[in-house]
Amino acid sequence: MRFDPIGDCGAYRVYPPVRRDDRGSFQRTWCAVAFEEFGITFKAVQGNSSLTKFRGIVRGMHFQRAPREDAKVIRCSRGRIHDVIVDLRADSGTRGHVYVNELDGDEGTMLFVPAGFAHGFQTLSDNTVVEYLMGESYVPELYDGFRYDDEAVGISWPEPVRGISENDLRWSSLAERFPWFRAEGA
Ligand SMILES: Cc1cn([C@H]2C[C@H](O)[C@@H](COP(=O)(O)OP(=O)(O)O[C@H]3O[C@@H](C)C(=O)[C@@H](O)[C@H]3O)O2)c(=O)[nH]c1=O
Repeated sequence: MRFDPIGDCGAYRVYPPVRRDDRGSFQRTWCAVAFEEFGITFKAVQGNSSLTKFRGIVRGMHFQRAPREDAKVIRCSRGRIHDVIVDLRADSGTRGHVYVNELDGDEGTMLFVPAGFAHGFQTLSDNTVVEYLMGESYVPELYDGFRYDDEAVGISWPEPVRGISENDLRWSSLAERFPWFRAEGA
């Protein structure tokens, strides 16, 4: 497994080797030893999967609040996504920074995202499946987010936003909860 740093924020693009033969392919999608040897401490406690039926849909931006911030390993297993993470850690040298990555189900590239980031994505294909390993259990009372078009962050999405959930339209402004965001912007 190869780990390429995403900036210097502690997130990585992870490339599990794909073994191909006449039948198709084989890929390891999680390897505790490889992560440990590389120096990433991550213990998966939950696995999630979502199917998004249409291209252009946005899910996010989501995070879980303290004291149960969640690290994630994210993989697109069918279709393609434009993935966005935002560093929300107040004490981070890269706080407020936005990082984008394209993930393609044919390549199987994954992302490791440390605790304290917000995450969202836009689908670039119909019938897209995204799978996550989560470092924290889901705690509904701490589940939080901000709008995909929050002006304090200024995320630019590659395609017109064709759909988004009612919940994702209801998030309050990020700067209300993270005052340093208002001052610094993204
Ligand atoms: C995240 C989550 C949701 N749910 C429930 C809540 C709701 O009824 C239903 C769908 O939830 P959502 O609309 O939040 O699903 P979704 O928008 O796909 O949420 C996901 O978005 C991406 C961007 C992430 O980073 C993920 O961690 C997760 O937050 O599933 C769980 O039961 N367990 C969970 O762990």
